[in-house]
Amino acid sequence: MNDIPWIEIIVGLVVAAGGGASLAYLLPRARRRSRTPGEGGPDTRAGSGTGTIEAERPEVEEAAPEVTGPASGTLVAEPELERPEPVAGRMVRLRDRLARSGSPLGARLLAVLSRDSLTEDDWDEMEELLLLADVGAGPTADLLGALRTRVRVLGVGEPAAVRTLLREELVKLVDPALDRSLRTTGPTTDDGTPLPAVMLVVGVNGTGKTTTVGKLARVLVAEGRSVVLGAADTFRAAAADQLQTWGARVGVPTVRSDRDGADPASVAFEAVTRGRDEKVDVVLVDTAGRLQNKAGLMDELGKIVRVSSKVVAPSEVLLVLDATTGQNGLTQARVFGEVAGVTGIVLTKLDGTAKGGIVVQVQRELGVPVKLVGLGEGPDDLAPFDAEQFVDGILG
Ligand SMILES: Nc1nc2c(ncn2[C@@H]2O[C@H](COP(=O)(O)OP(=O)(O)OP(=O)(O)O)[C@@H](O)[C@H]2O)c(=O)[nH]1
Repeated sequence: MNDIPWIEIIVGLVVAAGGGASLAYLLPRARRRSRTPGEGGPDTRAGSGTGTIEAERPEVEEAAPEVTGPASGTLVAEPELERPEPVAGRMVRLRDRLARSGSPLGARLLAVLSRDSLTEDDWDEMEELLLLADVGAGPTADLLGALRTRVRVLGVGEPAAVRTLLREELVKLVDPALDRSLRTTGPTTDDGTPLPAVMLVVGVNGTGKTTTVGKLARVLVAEGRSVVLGAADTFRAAAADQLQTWGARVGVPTVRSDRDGADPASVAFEAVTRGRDEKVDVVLVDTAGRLQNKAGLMDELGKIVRVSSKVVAPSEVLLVLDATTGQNGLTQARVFGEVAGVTGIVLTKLDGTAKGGIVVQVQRELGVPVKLVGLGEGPDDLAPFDAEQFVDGILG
């Protein structure tokens, strides 16, 4: 013992004190969170809960989700950020794609309507075409009824005039009067402090949720909004990486867990908390795909909504529907609507199907408007839905 030089003991004490300091950085998350929002640099590790949502928090102590992206403060050279395409005019750019995918409906309807005098067989053929495009029995009957009357009353025969009538009736069916604006402005607290608009993105597996969140982040960045992403899809291992890559391309940070299978409500909570604390405009939360008939998973979704709402109530719950799945989308929309309070539909993969008629059915049966459409896999292939342009697209 006497052989230990005093200088080594002193050095040892100094090193231990240094180690204590770095541990202090890792441990008392609650204390670090009490920092005034906006003070100093952004907190690169979102902390755990504030203690106000104990009943909803996972019983097991969760590791705090990580925050990645440009706000992390690491000394990594920033990749050059992409400049997303402006939102205005996107649907026009993508209309050709819609025309190509929807042409069987538009072109064939027009072909029938251009016949010299329309027989009962012609009307039956049109009914079949509309049903095949998933317009649904009720809306199809309404459209054909109105069209028949107008063709007869007006004595319309020439193709251009018939096309105009068909266009008008289709637009009516898709309902241009619906409010399709995205609520990108959040609520305010009682003292008038603005809170972020929280958008949750939900739906069954593989419909394009993560891609949509990524594309939507670009839309918001293009409009000058600040955004935080929340990777609450903790079920699919690659989903958080996928989301983070989307965000990094446009300089948007991602809150994620470093552990697969972490409680998604916890990640959503942290993302919304970070968005609030850093006063960002919009928090976009991606959730795992889930079948609407799996009660446990739907309960989990309900919990994500409730837990996020403890910080800021969602401004939008967007249901992502794959247009190619047609009628099945209707059942999904009903159940998700009940569990998560869906406020808008994103219809993806419209570039790959002639079944765009589901737009009409979903809106009519659920009273929820289609707000966005996905028309390709490209980063800017997401457009605000516009009834007239949509109809022009399918009429070619
Ligand atoms: N053609 C086309 N493909 C799309 C569109 N939107 C998404 N996709 C593709 O659909 C596939 C699934 O997309 P994801 O975003 O991973 O789907 P997800 O819903 O997050 O999947 P889960 O998390 O497994 O439920 C990917 O290959 C996307 O590129 C679209 O509008 N058009």
